[in-house]
Amino acid sequence: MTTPAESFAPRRAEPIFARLAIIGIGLIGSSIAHAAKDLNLAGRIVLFDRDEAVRARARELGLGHEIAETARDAVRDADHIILCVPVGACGAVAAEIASELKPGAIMSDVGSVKNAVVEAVAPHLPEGVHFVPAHPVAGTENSGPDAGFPSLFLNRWCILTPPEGTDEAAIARTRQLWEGMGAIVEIMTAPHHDLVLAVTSHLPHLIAYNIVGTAEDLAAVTQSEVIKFSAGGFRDFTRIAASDPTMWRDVFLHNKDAVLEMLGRFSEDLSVLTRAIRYGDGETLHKHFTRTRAIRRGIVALGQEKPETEKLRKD
Ligand SMILES: NC(=O)c1ccc[n+]([C@@H]2O[C@H](COP(=O)([O-])OP(=O)(O)OC[C@H]3O[C@@H](n4cnc5c(N)ncnc54)[C@H](O)[C@@H]3O)[C@@H](O)[C@H]2O)c1
Ligand SMILES: O=C(O)C(=O)C[C@]1(C(=O)O)C=C[C@@H](O)C=C1
Repeated sequence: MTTPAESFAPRRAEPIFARLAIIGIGLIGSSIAHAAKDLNLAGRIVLFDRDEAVRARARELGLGHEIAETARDAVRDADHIILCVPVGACGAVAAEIASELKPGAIMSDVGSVKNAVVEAVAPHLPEGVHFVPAHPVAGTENSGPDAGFPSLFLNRWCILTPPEGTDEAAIARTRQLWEGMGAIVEIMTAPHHDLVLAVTSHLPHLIAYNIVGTAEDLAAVTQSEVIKFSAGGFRDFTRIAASDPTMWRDVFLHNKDAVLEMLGRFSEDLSVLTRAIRYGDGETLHKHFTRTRAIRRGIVALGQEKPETEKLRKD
């Protein structure tokens, strides 16, 4: 059981959108469906997923008001459309649904990478359709329609990256939707988003995937003791490394330049620490660890270390 959204956010008397379409019913799509329905953010919520088993499960779970049989049926007459599919699938879905989008509709997405999504989606959008890309910086290592819960976005950032010249009213209504789900909205350009997220989200995932793989490769040497004694730091890495393979393959393929730039810097900094260990330079190590401890404490003081969402989920 998840905590109903009404326990942490007010239910609206009037919905923001008459018809909301969600394409892709995984962790993010189903979380939006839960929150938007509980809080009356949309009069009618229609969902679609290309996987028939996912559509069947979404019906069983009672997600939204309707599960459509095609993406085109789902978006017909929608005021707000959110693509909740892997980043690499956004362009193809946009091409598929474009002819059904009505003038004045707002097209959005939740992709973890923004520039590539803007470039893949924008060319397909008909005149009169507004484009307001979004990225809720909130998630878990789980995927699929059962993984969603309504408080996922509570007190978490949602970054909007509207292309220059985007209709201000469309941006304001998209902001309203995310704020309605409890998120804190920030606006920035897509390239800036990709650079920032490369270091705060994408690189940590790559490191986790790598360290867990290395430990597994060493399993023969350590007689599986890495797994047996994985109570602390390593266990945290295994959670991150359990994240969806398709989603993360697409993130790295579509934010290549920013990730490679950050990986280069990371390797240089790692060389400094490697050198300090090799030459017994305790001062360098101590100074570095003191600085990073202060960073963690700053994040905790700001209340941004996975706050209420985790607690609410366990209810
Ligand atoms: N998981 C996270 O932590 C997180 C957080 C923020 C944003 N995101 C972004 O949200 C998006 C969705 O991630 P998720 O975690 O919900 O993934 P998920 O794997 O839980 O769900 C994705 C769903 O999309 C469906 N799908 C794939 N291609 C499709 C297509 N062409 N048409 C229709 N449906 C299609 C899949 O069948 C699946 O059910 C990704 O772009 C990801 O980058 C994820
Ligand atoms: O908490 C987690 O499991 C996450 O990895 C969530 C996380 C993140 O890196 O913070 C992962 C990818 C998204 O694009 C946004 C959020």
